[in-house]
Amino acid sequence: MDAVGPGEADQRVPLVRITGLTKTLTGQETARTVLAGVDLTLHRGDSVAVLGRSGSGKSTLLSLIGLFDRPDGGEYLLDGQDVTRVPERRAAALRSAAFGFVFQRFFLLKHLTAVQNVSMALVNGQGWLPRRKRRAKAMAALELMGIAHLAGHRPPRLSGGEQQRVAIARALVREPRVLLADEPTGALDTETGNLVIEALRSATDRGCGLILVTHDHDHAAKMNRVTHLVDGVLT
Ligand SMILES: Nc1ncnc2c1ncn2[C@@H]1O[C@H](COP(=O)(O)OP(=O)(O)OP(=O)(O)O)[C@@H](O)[C@H]1O
Repeated sequence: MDAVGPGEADQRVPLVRITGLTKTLTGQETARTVLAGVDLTLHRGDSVAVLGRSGSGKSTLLSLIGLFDRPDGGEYLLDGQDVTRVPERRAAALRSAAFGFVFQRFFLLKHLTAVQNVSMALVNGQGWLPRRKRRAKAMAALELMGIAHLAGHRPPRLSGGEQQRVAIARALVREPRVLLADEPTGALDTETGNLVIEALRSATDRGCGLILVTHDHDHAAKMNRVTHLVDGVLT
């Protein structure tokens, strides 16, 4: 297999290296070139904020980085591997092995406890893990998010910020190389949002790369780098 596990990774190779990425969206009345030559490099432990007005293409960019879609042009290297035109089967495997996703909505299963929601992410992963091991990993991820004491609570009993931290723990439990967060604080008040940003940032201490799409300039400023998506280009 050509998959590169975190242990074998060459530390000097960027996690993400994108050059001249272009994407024109069709399907609506008029086709729209949303990305017109995006360059972005993300290293291990690095964090980048992407700011941009509504409709500027931030989500489109994340969907290309997360391999939900492919670009029309340019080049995308993931951990040194060319994934620009990767077939869907391989893309699906990489999505679950290499990426963690966090969205504005938490998408937690409300009849499961916090720790069960996080453990679920390990059920369909590569390699089978016994239940006890899954639970231990899930507890460690909740601990990292500072909410291990809420492990037995179901989402309806948790605040928005706590639910989002469960969702981040769920994204982290598979030890992704890159965490992609699309407006993760969009549904939260400022103070709770700050806690969530801090939790996301702490994930980079362990070598994970983080790309944060946000409208909040204060949250963006907490990342190592702040970029702006304007006229299809990242500056
Ligand atoms: N199928 C399509 N055909 C043509 N244009 C599209 C299509 N899908 C989306 N678009 C347009 O592409 C642009 C980029 O959308 P995208 O969701 O990536 O922006 P965004 O920066 O994430 O916006 P927001 O901050 O509001 O979430 C938008 O103007 C959208 O209307």
